[in-house]
Amino acid sequence: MSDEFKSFRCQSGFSSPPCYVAEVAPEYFDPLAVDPEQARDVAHWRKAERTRLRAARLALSVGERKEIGEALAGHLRQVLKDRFGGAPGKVFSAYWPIKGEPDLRPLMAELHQAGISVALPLVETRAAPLIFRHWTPETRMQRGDWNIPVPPPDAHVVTPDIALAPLVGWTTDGYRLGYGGGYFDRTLAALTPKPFVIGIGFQAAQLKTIYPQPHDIPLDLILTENGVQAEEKAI
Ligand SMILES: Nc1nc2c(c(=O)[nH]1)N(C=O)[C@@H](CNc1ccc(C(=O)N[C@@H](CCC(=O)O)C(=O)O)cc1)CN2
Ligand SMILES: Nc1ncnc2c1ncn2[C@@H]1O[C@H](COP(=O)(O)OP(=O)(O)OP(=O)(O)O)[C@@H](O)[C@H]1O
Repeated sequence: MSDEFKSFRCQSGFSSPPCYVAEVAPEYFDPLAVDPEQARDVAHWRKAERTRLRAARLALSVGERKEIGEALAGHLRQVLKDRFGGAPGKVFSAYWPIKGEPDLRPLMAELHQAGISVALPLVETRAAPLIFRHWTPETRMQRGDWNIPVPPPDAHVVTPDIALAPLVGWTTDGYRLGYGGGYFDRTLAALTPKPFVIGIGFQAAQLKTIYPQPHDIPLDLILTENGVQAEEKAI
């Protein structure tokens, strides 16, 4: 670890619990509450890590990625069974895979068949919380923001009970590194009640820390191809 980050960790007292200020009052989110120099260093470090981790997962073969996707689907099926009784009638938000993310679309179809209401996230307004629209295997997808396929505008807007968050990187204390738009954090800060959020990532994308910032909200559970890697103590 660089000296820069050692001193950052000392100054910010990382043994203290994560700060939930953005979750409590998103309208009072104040980026200036963080030392701007430290915030800039962290943003810089995160950018480099995103580049490294995205390149690493794109280097996996199609076969390896398929195997990992199937293992993740198995773990997720088990989590839904153990913690939500299979989740019938629940709204479950998944994601449409992009940029080498694990492909859980076969599981989405299976959950739909099992009576779970499947939804997908979309960026309707830049720098605002995500919205979620209902998806079925018959949904004709359109290109949304960032070219991500999304359900059309006539698909119902729903509020997820359980939401998947694809991970670029992750830590065993449940923190997520995403693509850098801050969308999931904004969404979780705005949603009440907060859905049960399950991070989905590659084992190899584990990080020691993401240098949590006031806006970072830890996830409830993190799954990789090796199974559960992090879970909220309170569950
Ligand atoms: N498959 C999938 N769908 C998803 C997500 C995801 O992570 N995976 N999202 C999860 O949130 C939302 C989209 N997230 C986005 C995150 C960043 C940017 C974006 O514009 N990125 C800029 C950099 C932004 C910055 O650094 O300030 C870019 O890369 O050019 C767009 C969408 C909703 N749908
Ligand atoms: N609750 C919030 N309110 C306002 N801005 C926020 C909030 N959460 C995050 N942001 C902004 O988003 C920026 C990017 O956040 P971060 O580095 O955590 O992205 P990420 O979680 O990797 O991205 P994504 O969730 O889109 O995949 C932050 O620098 C911050 O300015």
